[in-house]
Amino acid sequence: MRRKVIRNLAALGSICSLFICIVFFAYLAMRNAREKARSELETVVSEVIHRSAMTQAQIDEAVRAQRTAAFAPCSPEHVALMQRQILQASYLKELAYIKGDRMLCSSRSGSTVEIDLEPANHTTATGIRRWNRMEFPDAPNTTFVMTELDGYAAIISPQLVLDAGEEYSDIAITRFRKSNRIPAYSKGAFRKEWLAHKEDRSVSFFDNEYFVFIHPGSDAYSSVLAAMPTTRVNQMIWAALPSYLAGGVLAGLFSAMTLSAFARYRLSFRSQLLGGLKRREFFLLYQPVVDLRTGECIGAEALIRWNQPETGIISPDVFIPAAEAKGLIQNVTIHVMEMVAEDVGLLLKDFPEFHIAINISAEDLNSEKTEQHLQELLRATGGSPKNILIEITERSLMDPDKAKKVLDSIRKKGFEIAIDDFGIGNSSLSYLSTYELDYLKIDKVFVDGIGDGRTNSPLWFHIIEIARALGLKLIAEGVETEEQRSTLLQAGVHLAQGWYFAKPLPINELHTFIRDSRVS
Ligand SMILES: Nc1nc2c(ncn2[C@@H]2O[C@@H]3COP(=O)(O)O[C@H]4[C@@H](O)[C@H](n5cnc6c(=O)[nH]c(N)nc65)O[C@@H]4COP(=O)(O)O[C@H]3[C@H]2O)c(=O)[nH]1
Repeated sequence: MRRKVIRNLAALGSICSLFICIVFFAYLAMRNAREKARSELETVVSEVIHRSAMTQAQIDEAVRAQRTAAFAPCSPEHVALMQRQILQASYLKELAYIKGDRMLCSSRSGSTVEIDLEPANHTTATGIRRWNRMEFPDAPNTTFVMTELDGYAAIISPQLVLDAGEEYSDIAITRFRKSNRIPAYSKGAFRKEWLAHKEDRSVSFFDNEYFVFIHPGSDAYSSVLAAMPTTRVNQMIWAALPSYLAGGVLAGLFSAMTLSAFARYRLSFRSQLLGGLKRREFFLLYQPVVDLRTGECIGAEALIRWNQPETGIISPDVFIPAAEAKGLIQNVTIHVMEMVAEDVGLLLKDFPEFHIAINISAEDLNSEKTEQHLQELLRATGGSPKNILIEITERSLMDPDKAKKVLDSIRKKGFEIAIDDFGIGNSSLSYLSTYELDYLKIDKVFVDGIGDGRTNSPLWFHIIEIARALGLKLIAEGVETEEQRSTLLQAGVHLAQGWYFAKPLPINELHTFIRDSRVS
C-alpha cells in the first residue's frame, strides 16, 4: 500500500515539477525581458542625465568666462568671446546678452540684430529666467530653450540633450523639474499621470501601453523619465521565451528524474532497512539453550525480527542475506548489540553465569570495530566476556585471514566463539583446524535425522566425535522431540536448543523460563 502511495506520489510530483519548472522559467523569461527593458531605459536616462550635466557645465563655464573677461556687453570683444565659446561648447547652440526683455546681441548675429523677447516662462528664486520655446527667424520649425542670469544667456537645443541614440528611437524621454513636476523638455509620448510616481530613487512601472522608468537627475532640481512601448517589452519576452522554455523543460525533466530516483531509493531495500533501524522496527527474541543433564536454561540465542509496518514480521532468513549482500549487515549487528544491551542488564544480575549468543556476519569479522562494539555491550550490561557467545557461520569466514585476526583478538578478550550451522557448507572441517573455537553447533538438518532412519542419520554422531576430539563444547540446534533430546544426551551432547524446550521468546518470558527451569 505504502509502496503504491510512494509510486503515485512520485509520478504526481514528477508531473507537477515539470509543470512548475516550465511556468517558473516562463516567468523568468518575462522577468528578464522586463529587466532588459529597464536596463535599456536606464541607459537612455543616464545618457540624458549626462548630457544635461554637460550642458549645464558648459553654460556655467560660458557665463563664468564672460564675467571674468568683463567686456562691455555686446562690444565686439564680447561678441567675439561668445563666438569662440560656441565653437568649443558642443551642447550650446548660441550665447546671447539680454537686457530686460530684449536680446541685445548674440554669438549668431553679433550686435547687429536686437530681438524683443516674450516674457520668460519661468523665473527661479535665484533669478534665473527660462524660455521654453524660443524660435529664431533664421531657424524656422526649431524650438530652443534659453536660460539667463544677470543678462548672460545660453541657448540650447533640447533635441541634443534628449538624443540617446538611434537604437532607442522609440523610447520617449521627458526631463522635468522635481518641484513643480512640469516637463522642461520632452520627446515622444508623455502622460502627466506618470509624474504622480515619486522618484526619490529610481522607479519603474507599467502603464497600459508603456513601461516607464523615472530617475532623479544629477542636480537637485530635475528628474528624467523614459518610456518604452509595451509592444517592445513583449517582443523581448517572445524572443527570450524559447530558450527559457527549453531550460524549463530540462529542469523539469531533471527534477522529475530526481524525484523518481528518490522514490526508487525510498522503495529500495537499503532505504527500508536503514529507515527501519532508525524507526526501531526491529526487535529480538531469545531462544533458550538448555543443559540436557539438569534441564536448566544456561543461555539463549538472540534472534532478530523485523516488524515491517506494511508486511508484518519478516524472518531474518529473508533480510539478513539481503543486508549482507547490500553491505548493511554491520548496521544490523550494531543494532542487535544495542538491543541486547537494553534487554539483558537485569537478567545478568540475576543469573551471572548466563550467556547470550549473538550472530555475527562476514562483514563484522572484516572490521576491528566489532570488538569495540562488544566491549561497549559489556560496559552497558555490566557483564563479563563469558556472558557473550559469538556465533559465526561458514558464510562469515569468506576472508579467512582477516576473520581469523578479528576472531583471535575477540577470543583473547575472553569472549567465546561458536561455529554455527556446522556441516552445512563445504569447508566446515577446514575451519575447525584454522580457527580457535569454543563451541560447535550441530545444525538442525542433522538433528532432524535422529530417529527418522534417513541416510544422513549417522552424520550427527560423527560430528559429535569430531567436536570431542577437538575439545569443543556442543550445542544441538532444532531439537523438536523427546527422542532427539534423549539420543543426544546419551551421545554426550549436553546443551541443546529447539522447540522441544521453547520457541524464541521475548526477554521477559525468557526471564521467567530461566527461573522456572532452575526451580523444577
Ligand atoms: N523448525 C525449527 N526451527 C527452530 C527450532 N529451534 C530453533 N529454530 C530456528 O532455527 C534458527 C536458528 O538460528 P540460526 O541457525 O542461528 O539461524 C539464524 C541466523 O543465521 C540468522 N539470524 C537470526 N538473527 C540474526 C542476527 O541477529 N544477526 C545475524 N547476522 N543473523 C541472524 O537467521 C537465521 C534464522 O533465524 P530464525 O528464523 O530466528 O530461526 C532460528 C530459530 O528460530 C526448532 O526446533 N524447529
